Amino acid sequence: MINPGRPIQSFTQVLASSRHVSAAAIKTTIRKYQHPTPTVFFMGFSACPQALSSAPIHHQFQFLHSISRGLRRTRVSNLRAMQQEEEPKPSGRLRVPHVLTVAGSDSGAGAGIQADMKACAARRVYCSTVITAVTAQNTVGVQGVNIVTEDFVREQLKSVLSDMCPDVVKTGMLPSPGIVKVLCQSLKEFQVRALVVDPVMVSTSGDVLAGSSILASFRDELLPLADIVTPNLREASALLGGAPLETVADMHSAAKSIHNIGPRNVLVKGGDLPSSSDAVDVLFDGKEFYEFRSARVNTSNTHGTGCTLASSIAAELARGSSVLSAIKIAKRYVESALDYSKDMHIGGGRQGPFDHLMRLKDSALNLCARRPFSPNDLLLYAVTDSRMNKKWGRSMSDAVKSAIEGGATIVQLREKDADTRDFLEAAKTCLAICRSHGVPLLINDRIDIALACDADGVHVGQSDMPARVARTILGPDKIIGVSCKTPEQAKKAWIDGADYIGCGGVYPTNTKENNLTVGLEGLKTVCLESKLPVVAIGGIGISNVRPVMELGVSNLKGVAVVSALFDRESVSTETQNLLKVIMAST
Ligand SMILES: Nc1ncnc2c1ncn2[C@@H]1O[C@H](COP(=O)(O)OP(=O)(O)OP(=O)(O)O)[C@@H](O)[C@H]1O
Ligand SMILES: Cc1ncc(CO)c(N)n1
Ligand SMILES: [Mg+2]
Repeated sequence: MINPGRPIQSFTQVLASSRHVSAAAIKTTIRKYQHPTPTVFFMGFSACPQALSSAPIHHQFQFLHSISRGLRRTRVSNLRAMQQEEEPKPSGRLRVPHVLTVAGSDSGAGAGIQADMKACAARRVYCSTVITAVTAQNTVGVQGVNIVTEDFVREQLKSVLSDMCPDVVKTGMLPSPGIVKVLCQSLKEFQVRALVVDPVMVSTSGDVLAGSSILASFRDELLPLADIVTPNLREASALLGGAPLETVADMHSAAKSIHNIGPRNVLVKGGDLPSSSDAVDVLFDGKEFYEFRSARVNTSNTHGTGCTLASSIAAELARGSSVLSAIKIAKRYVESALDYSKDMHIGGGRQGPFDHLMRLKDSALNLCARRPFSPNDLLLYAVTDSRMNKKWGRSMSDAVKSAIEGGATIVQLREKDADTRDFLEAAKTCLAICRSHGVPLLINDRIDIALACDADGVHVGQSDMPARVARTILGPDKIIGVSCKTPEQAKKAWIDGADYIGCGGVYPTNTKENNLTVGLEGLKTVCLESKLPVVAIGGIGISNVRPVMELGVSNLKGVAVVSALFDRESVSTETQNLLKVIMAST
């Protein structure tokens, strides 16, 4: 009857049928139940299943509790099988991968807890934290260390482990043998799928984060529990009694010797190997050696690479990767974050932090904050067209420049048949022009181009990327417009987080084939229902703009125009003239 390899659900059902208690009631009790379970119950009931149904109900709960922990005991090698066998999830709720980091705080936020959280966020894994020490630290060095008491480390561990069920625990700075002991006790009480140990001892600035008294605890208590340990050269040397490591061959033999201490895998990191032009790390898994090589990034912004590598390995393990592919992905991630951040400047010391999320330079390059979107920007909305530019022999950027000179208040690049590389280059040029005039630039449909040139936003049609997805990808500050012909589509655009809608075709047009004309009536209906500002589009020009602007609905903010500006000899003159009529009718 009892098979600890089966999901808890089955046990709940067994118990429910034998005790006439509802499965839901048992599950609720189990969830609330937080006391450590004496192993004796687990052992006793496993050995003698019959005892289960006759045992007092609170012992049965303890038993179930211990089994649910037992299920999580399985280590990395069983990770995949475990994931397939997981408990059925309550409908609509997703269990996300979760790493618990047990480490020190770095006030400069390049290493320690802060690096772990950023790395996990970048790798899309939830990260909880148990803080072992608070350091006063910057790019110059470590100015102070305040160690958290053993009792309070234990309390943090219990809070997280008893409730939030992290998949993987990653350790960083463990400043005292007492804290290592507390951690090992907690890990025995609350089992997790994998343990990643970064045996932090000395910061790159040379400051001691855990003294040599820690070595015995690492060797005797923590490393034997580890699925992978990730010493740098100095730490590997310290673990082995001080022999210097100077070559890749030395790293191989160190990995093998550390493996004898008890961890399942040893990754000796060679970030600080002076003789190597590559960044080489060496793994020994008890049988084979593996070398992970990448080009060495020429930068001094490497503070926290070790913490980041270890927490990204933990993140990949939590997502179900094997150890080998976890290391491969983690190393590639560190390399690309270093490369992205190589010319960043934070702090005056020797070793700066890097940007885990690879987004900071976007803000640095746009030093003057961009003005937020205003519905009034929609007044005269110029939409480019590659065929018209070709016909008149204009480049995209010349067309945009002339429209802005004529008074266009917002620009959209709608390039249906440009090559991606040419389009990106042209978009960058157009963006520089728009920025210098304070005019927002949007890209039609191509989210990738908008991201690559950091445009102000995108405009999407009903068969393009859904606005909700575009919003997730582009973030809260970009402008998103959606083409809508009906009140239902307008409502959906609002729910999806768009900023405005484009409604049309108002008049028949040749720019868009097979485009349904909604007419002025259709436009008015959509405007009255829309919670978003509206720009009218489709066949609008100097001769027919007045009835649109005089429709009398307050959220109709302007007109979007293609041919009336760009299928003309002088784009700037046409824009100027159209703007005059628009102004006269508002
Ligand atoms: N300049 C670099 N270019 C590319 N990869 C690097 C560079 N420096 C370090 N790495 C990689 O970063 C990871 C961390 O290695 P490193 O030896 O620097 O750890 P560490 O000394 O523990 O780091 P820290 O103490 O600064 O947090 C390894 O995968 C290493 O190969
Ligand atoms: C808190 C903390 N942990 C780890 C390191 C190692 O980089 C550091 N410098 N600071
Ligand atoms: Mg380190």
